[in-house]
Amino acid sequence: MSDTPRLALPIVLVGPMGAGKSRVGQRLAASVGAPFVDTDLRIAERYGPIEEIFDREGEEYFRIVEREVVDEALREEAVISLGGGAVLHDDTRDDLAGLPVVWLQVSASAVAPRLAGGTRPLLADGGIERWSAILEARRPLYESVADFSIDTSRRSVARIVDDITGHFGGTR
Ligand SMILES: Nc1ncnc2c1ncn2[C@@H]1O[C@H](COP(=O)(O)OP(=O)(O)OP(=O)(O)O)[C@@H](O)[C@H]1O
Ligand SMILES: O=C(O)C1=C[C@@H](O)[C@@H](O)[C@H](O)C1
Ligand SMILES: [Mg+2]
Repeated sequence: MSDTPRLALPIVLVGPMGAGKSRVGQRLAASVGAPFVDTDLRIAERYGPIEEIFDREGEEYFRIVEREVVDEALREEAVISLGGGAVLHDDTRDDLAGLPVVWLQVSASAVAPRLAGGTRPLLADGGIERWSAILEARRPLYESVADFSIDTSRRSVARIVDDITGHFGGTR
């Protein structure tokens, strides 16, 4: 018998840009020996860089493509990090109602340095004020899908992974 944490899969990470969904998701998957799916990466592999999709086709088209990829990913036995705006889609929120969902939270002051130098299209014209406005608009959506939330502002990725396995997991 080992003490590898065990999780019911899929398990889904949601939250605003820079909350750590990709970093934490990758580490969580490695820690439980599960595949990792980052829906933003899957979109980029299939359709090209996200900022180019926004530039060429606009946000509405991006959300259609994102929904397709999210629909597919949520059927996989994996740790799944969703894009920050995936919860905008009604069908995605319906799907999440039956799954374990972790909401990674972060304060504006803690996220600001994490976002520096990024290419996130929705922050191209607004920086941290825009990030805060987007979060406030989406807060009720994150709240409605989440089973568990963690403030990542002053918490290491390793601690966050332990929080998640402690809350949802057993050991094997
Ligand atoms: N708990 C943490 N403490 C400090 N830095 C962190 C933490 N989690 C993530 N980071 C850093 O913050 C940045 C953003 O993290 P990450 O890309 O995982 O966010 P995200 O939620 O996936 O964002 P997006 O929605 O834009 O994809 C990265 O540089 C990452 O290394
Ligand atoms: O919050 C958002 O709407 C986004 C977050 C990123 O993960 C990407 O999915 C994209 O940049 C849009
Ligand atoms: Mg990410």
